[in-house]
Parts: sequence; C-alpha cells; structure tokens
Amino acid sequence: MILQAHDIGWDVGRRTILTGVDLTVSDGEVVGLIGPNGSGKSSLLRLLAGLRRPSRGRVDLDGADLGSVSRRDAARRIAFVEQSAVTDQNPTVADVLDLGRTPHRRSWAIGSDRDRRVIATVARETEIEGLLGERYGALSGGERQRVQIARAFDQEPEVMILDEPTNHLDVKYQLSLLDLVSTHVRKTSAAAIVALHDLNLAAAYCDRIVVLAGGRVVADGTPADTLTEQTIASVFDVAARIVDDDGLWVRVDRR
Ligand SMILES: Nc1ncnc2c1ncn2[C@@H]1O[C@H](COP(=O)(O)OP(=O)(O)OP(=O)(O)O)[C@@H](O)[C@H]1O
Repeated sequence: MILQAHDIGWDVGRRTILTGVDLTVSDGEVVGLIGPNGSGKSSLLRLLAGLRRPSRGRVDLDGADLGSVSRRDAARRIAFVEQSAVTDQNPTVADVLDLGRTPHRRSWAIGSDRDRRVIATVARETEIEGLLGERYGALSGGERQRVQIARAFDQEPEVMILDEPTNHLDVKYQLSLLDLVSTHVRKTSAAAIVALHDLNLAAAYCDRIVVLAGGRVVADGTPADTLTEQTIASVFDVAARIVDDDGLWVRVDRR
C-alpha cells in the first residue's frame, strides 16, 4: 500500500491553508507529522483520509485517485482517528469497537463470527477488555483515546491516520499508546501517519518525520535528518539542542 499526496493544496475561501505538499506513506512505516499550531497538520490529515478533496493536486491510494474511491472502500483501507472524537449518542465501548467493523459488512448486517473474533483480539491487544461494557462518555480522556485506537485497529486498515492521539494523556499513557501503534504497524505491516507535538515522542517512535510550517513541507526524512537545531529554530522559534545518546533527544532551552 502506498498513500501519496502529489503537490496538493487546500484553500478555504481566499485563504490558502496548504501549498505544494508532497508526502508518501508506505507499508510498515510510522510517519510523524510535526509543525506549530495552525501549520495545517489536521487539514492535511483530512485530505489524506479522503474526508476532503484537495483544491489542487491529488491524493492517490495505490495509484488510484482517492477522490474516485468510494467512501466505503476507503473506510476499509484507511482508519482516521480525529482529535478528541466525540459522539452524540452515549454508546458502550463494545458499540464503538463494533463501528470499526462496519466498512467490512453489508449495511444493516449483524456482526459475523469474524467481526467478533477481531474485536476480541483487538480488545486484548489494547487492554480494554475490562471496559467493553462501560459507556464511552464515562471514560477518562486516556481511556477514550485507547478505545479510538482500538476502533481503528478493528477496521483492519492498511493505513491509520492519527491526529494528535497523545493529546491530554499523561506520560505513561502517551508512551503506551505509541507503543501500541508502532507494535501494531510492525505486526500487521499497516502504515501509520501520526500528528504529534512532542518532538521526543516523534524521534522515539517514527521511522520518518514530515515537518509542516505555514502549510508547506519544510523537511521530510529520518528523525536525525529532520529534527535539527536549525529546523527546530526556524519552524518553532525555539532554541534546541539535539543530543544523540542511545536515541535522539531534543532539549529545548528556555530563553
Ligand atoms: N474548515 C476550516 N475553515 C477555515 N479555516 C480552517 C478550516 N480548517 C482549518 N482552518 C485553518 O487552517 C489553519 C490550519 O489549521 P489546522 O487545524 O490544519 O492546523 P494544525 O497544524 O492541525 O494546528 P494545531 O496544532 O493547533 O492542531 C488554521 O489557521 C485554521 O484556522
């Protein structure tokens, strides 16, 4: 599977949000998307998920224009977890997990044995078995994020698109959530593209990092190639020191 953005742009009215963005995500890769607030990360992820059409350029899934792929086919192949997904109803966690299976069955069909097996396996993998009977609305922020990741795994997608999945999580939940995603990617050869604010988490968990600033890609490569003191200074306007000590560490200095 290759998900590819070719020179895409996105405008809202007269305002240009994204310009000339090229980006490729392939099987087995965890790609981090970083950039300051308002740089266009969420907008880009929605275009990559096929929820919006680019104003210019195109997004291809295995060479086919995502705009010509039906919503249902796209949902079988791409799972999208938005920032703090909310719902009007108050479903149980089991209902949320069941939603992940809907792209794989005919409308109104009830869950198959295979659906139940996938849900049980994913609930075990994500350690939410004890929450299945709980109301989603009653969960903590960290538990909800975990359930949304489980829903994405249930979809058995070829690519997961995750918008700041570590937002509002304590440090242990942040690490365990990214551990889950990277382990799942290795195990299933799916791909993941993950918007992150924490540069050290991006360095630790991503095979490749794409840096967005002002709606453009300003760096794309390994963590060592992209998380440089110069790039961090110009994109985030902070002084940072990069320490390469059994992994890459970004130390941001107070001014
Ligand atoms: N539907 C929309 N209508 C108008 N402007 C929008 C819309 N969606 C996004 N924008 C604008 O596009 C810019 C980029 O927003 P986006 O949410 O993509 O950035 P981001 O990098 O994800 O930010 P953050 O890190 O704060 O979540 C912002 O200035 C935002 O106001």
